[in-house]
Amino acid sequence: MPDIHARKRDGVPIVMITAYDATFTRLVDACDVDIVLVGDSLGMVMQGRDHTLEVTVDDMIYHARCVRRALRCAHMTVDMPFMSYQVSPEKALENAGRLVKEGGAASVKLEGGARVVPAIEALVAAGIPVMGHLGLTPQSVHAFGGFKVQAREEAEAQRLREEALMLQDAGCFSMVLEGIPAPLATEVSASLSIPTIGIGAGNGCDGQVLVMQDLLGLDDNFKPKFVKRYAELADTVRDAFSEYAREVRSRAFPGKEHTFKAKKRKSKDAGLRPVDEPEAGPSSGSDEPRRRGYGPA
Ligand SMILES: Nc1nc(=O)c2c([nH]1)NC[C@@H]1CN(c3ccc(C(=O)N[C@@H](CCC(=O)O)C(=O)O)cc3)CN21
Ligand SMILES: CC(C)C(=O)C(=O)O
Ligand SMILES: [Mg+2]
Repeated sequence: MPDIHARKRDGVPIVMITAYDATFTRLVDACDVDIVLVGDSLGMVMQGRDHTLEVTVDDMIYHARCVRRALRCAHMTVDMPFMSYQVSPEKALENAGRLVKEGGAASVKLEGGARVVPAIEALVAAGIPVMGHLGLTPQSVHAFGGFKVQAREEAEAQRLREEALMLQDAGCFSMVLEGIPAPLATEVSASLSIPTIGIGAGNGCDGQVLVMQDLLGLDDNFKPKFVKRYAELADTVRDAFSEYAREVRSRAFPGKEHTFKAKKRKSKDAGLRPVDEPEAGPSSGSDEPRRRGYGPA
């Protein structure tokens, strides 16, 4: 956490990426990313829901543990899911404690301004670092009437400026600014001593975050304005699956190099088949369907 603070002082933007499993976390962790966020966006990306509201603390712990096991360098922040911190500061502390103890979180993130200040204070008092989250807070999707850019009107922008200061005063070590006009995000970032991490909030934040599947281009149907695709993996993955299916159907896969041999036989019929002949199936490189058979060659 102190290192993350130092980034703002030194003017080095903070890099945050979401992750939900061990395989991708290993890849992220090898790439000098500062923070891995186990986001409640997993409700959409992993669970296929339309929003994040049904994600549970147990879901968050499950994915946090998957990520934790693969993580060596980066700081791991875990989202507090909807209704795990709204009821009371006591409930919030209990649930944040589970994310730390069972999930291995180094810090937790929760959405909202003034109304979550008591919860943030309880967590910070217990030694749990808290990241705030303002603007297009996805857990308020129904209140917003969709995932819509927030604080475009001056009254709302003023409210956000005030709430950013409240979160800082409550002890947040950083905060996400999501889906707000860039000039507002830049201004808020300059007004705070803690770093802001933007998503759809322009280039004036102290860091950026993207959902991993978005930046990898894994979902053709999700292309909001704020996402930049650094790869088009959906195409690559589909090509690989299709090629695999073709090769299975043509018996080109598995080839000789993917196939196990039996141990050398000592019995007198050992000579019936050369020992380097595959035990079963066709050899590689042939597109021709081959006759099945396990008998002597
Ligand atoms: N894959 C993924 N990426 C995310 O960034 C993300 C999730 N899932 N799930 C949780 C929330 C939901 N988020 C979203 C989802 C959609 C828009 C969207 O369609 N935005 C419109 C702006 C609409 C408007 O203000 O008129 C856009 O074009 O950016 C934005 C944020 C961000 N989070
Ligand atoms: C997009 C980030 C900020 C998030 O909260 C999530 O992935 O759940
Ligand atoms: Mg989230």
